[in-house]
Amino acid sequence: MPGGRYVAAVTDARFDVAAGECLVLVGESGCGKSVLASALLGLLPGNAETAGSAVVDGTDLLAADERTLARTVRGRRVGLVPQSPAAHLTPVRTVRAQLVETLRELTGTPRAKRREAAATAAARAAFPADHLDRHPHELSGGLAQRAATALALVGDAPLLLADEPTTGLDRDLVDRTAGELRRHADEGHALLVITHDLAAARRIADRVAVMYAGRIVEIADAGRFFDGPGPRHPYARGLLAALPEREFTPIPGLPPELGDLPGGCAFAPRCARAGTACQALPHFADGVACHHPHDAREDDRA
Ligand SMILES: Nc1ncnc2c1ncn2[C@@H]1O[C@H](COP(=O)(O)OP(=O)(O)OP(=O)(O)O)[C@@H](O)[C@H]1O
Ligand code: NI
Repeated sequence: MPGGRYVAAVTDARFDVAAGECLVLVGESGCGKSVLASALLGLLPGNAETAGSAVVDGTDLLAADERTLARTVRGRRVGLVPQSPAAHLTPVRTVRAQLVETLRELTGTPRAKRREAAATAAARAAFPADHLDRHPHELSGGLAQRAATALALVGDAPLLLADEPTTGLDRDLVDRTAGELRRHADEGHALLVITHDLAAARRIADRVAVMYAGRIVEIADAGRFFDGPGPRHPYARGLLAALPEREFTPIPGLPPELGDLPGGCAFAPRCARAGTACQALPHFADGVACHHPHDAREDDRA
């Protein structure tokens, strides 16, 4: 950070995603979701530090050098639908040209078949065929999003990271994109989806990971999270209770600055259940990092 400030944007993130499974990562803006995705692809700025390991198909993404990442990881082992697609598209080339180029780089599609394959890839992401010859600046945000999704699907990578893949889309397209991502998982790919949209999360998730202030505070089975007894972490319960179709009650207060975290549980200042135990950092155990999680069987919704 400028001025030598140090921010721990993501700490102790531990999770796995199996082939054929969709893990959805949720949490308020600024909690570290995109930093986590960028770290997996070696896309953090040069002054960022990472520690630990992230293994896909036997390659540790955090230990890999730039050459390995560029040649064997990005697009091939890990596909990315970036949060700001416009910034990741090449401005001077049409969507079709970028799809054809990516097909050439990542697949064995023979030259004569690439045009057709580009159209197929576009259709999978609901990108309209009559816009294929446009340049990125001629696309709306939603279309740029779909172009980026089409590009991310081309390499058929075993792990797909989708960072806010439905932002800027109207409800119809949200449903369509969610359906396509779910199908991608059902075909045997591992899928990590980052989203604010809990309704979309409910449609596609097998499991839900909840992030708060740079830490994963709960990982739960999606059925239990959305429809069963509900999440166990008070923050996760608060996220659900804030939904218009539920209590529509926002969580009081604001998330902390990551550069200025309180000691102990970072959620304690906003938590109705907080007590003296919360002055110590809760360890992640049995799917939750909280000193007084809701019981899985308890049905009070406080
Ligand atoms: N390039 C950067 N330089 C310095 N700090 C950064 C940088 N990128 C992110 N951060 C810090 O990391 C934190 C997490 O950012 P991140 O983009 O991962 O949040 P997010 O959870 O993806 O939010 P959103 O939902 O708004 O996309 C930010 O609050 C900021 O403090
Ligand atoms: Ni983000």
